[in-house]
Amino acid sequence: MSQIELRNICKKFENKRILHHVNLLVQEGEMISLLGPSGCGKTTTLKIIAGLMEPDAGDILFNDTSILNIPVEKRGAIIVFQDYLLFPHLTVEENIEFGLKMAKVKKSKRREKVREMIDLVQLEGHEKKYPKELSGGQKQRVAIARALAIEPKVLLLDEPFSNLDTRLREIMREFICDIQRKFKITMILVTHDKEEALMTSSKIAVMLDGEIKQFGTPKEIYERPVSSLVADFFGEKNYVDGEIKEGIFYSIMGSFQTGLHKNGRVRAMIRPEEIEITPKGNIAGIIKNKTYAGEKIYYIIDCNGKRLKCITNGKTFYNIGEKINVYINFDNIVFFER
Ligand SMILES: Nc1ncnc2c1ncn2[C@@H]1O[C@H](COP(=O)(O)OP(=O)(O)OP(=O)(O)O)[C@@H](O)[C@H]1O
Repeated sequence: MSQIELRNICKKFENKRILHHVNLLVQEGEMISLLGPSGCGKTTTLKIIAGLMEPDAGDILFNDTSILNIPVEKRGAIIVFQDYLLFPHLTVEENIEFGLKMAKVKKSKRREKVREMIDLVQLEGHEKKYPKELSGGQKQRVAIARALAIEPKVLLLDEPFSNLDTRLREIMREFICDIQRKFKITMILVTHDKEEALMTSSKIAVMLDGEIKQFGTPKEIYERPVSSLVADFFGEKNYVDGEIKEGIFYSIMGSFQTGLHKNGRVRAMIRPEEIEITPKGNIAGIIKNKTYAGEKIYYIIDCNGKRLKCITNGKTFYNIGEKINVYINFDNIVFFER
């Protein structure tokens, strides 16, 4: 297993900047997510780590040793792609055996390893089938078995769950986390699904527009995003501009004690679920819109001219036009400097 370090990786395609000074440190045996919207450079980063693409600048180190000049087959980093890329003319066991054959592993050893992998990914009885005879989840397990068979130092998963339905996604997500824990393999999971990243990884690197904007634990990223760009990636937010003077936040909605000791112009980030409709609220408002979604209700509330999105559990109903009070605990609110 390897620690992976990316140092100032840059990449351009046709003069368009794709990766811009990407720095990342993944500890040995850790599973992290590279999270970002489509086209932000995630797959390019994986390909550069695996050696399928050259960076224009920067370095990649496995256990403190540069691997830039090490050819793909010797790096020990394997990518499992979104569409699995199984060989259609090979059976399940031949697909799994493929890398071992390439590495000239002896036949008896290959057989043993294939058996072990089939057991691991629970594909007993499917050994002689061809990829077209398998379900999406089974194909994915073959792809993972094929990758693990050659005992890579680093496993790179590119949107591994995106072709699976919701139920299978959950099963495969757990399966991959189990494998990661069992083999303590260093893994990078590329995803654009924030929940997937929050649920599976010890750390998340949020990539936007070819740059890593924040790298931290799921809790840090969710609760303390470094910018509104990162915060927006984790769902809808309310932003309220104002100023903090001696701990008090002054805004269009009123003035509120914050417990902060800085002064200056700020932008408060208020999550819809942090707004509570209650008679004991500290801000008066009027319900402007309401969307019923079963166990949740989404409201738009006007508070002194500022419209706030609010999510409640579906237990209490308010009508459009109704005057209410909302409570926001400004001690727990994230403030960005402006
Ligand atoms: N070989 C290439 N030649 C030219 N442009 C490329 C090449 N590979 C990728 N790109 C461009 O680089 C950008 C980043 O692509 P990349 O596949 O890394 O994004 P991504 O974050 O993985 O996106 P997705 O989630 O949609 O797979 C895109 O604009 C893409 O069109």
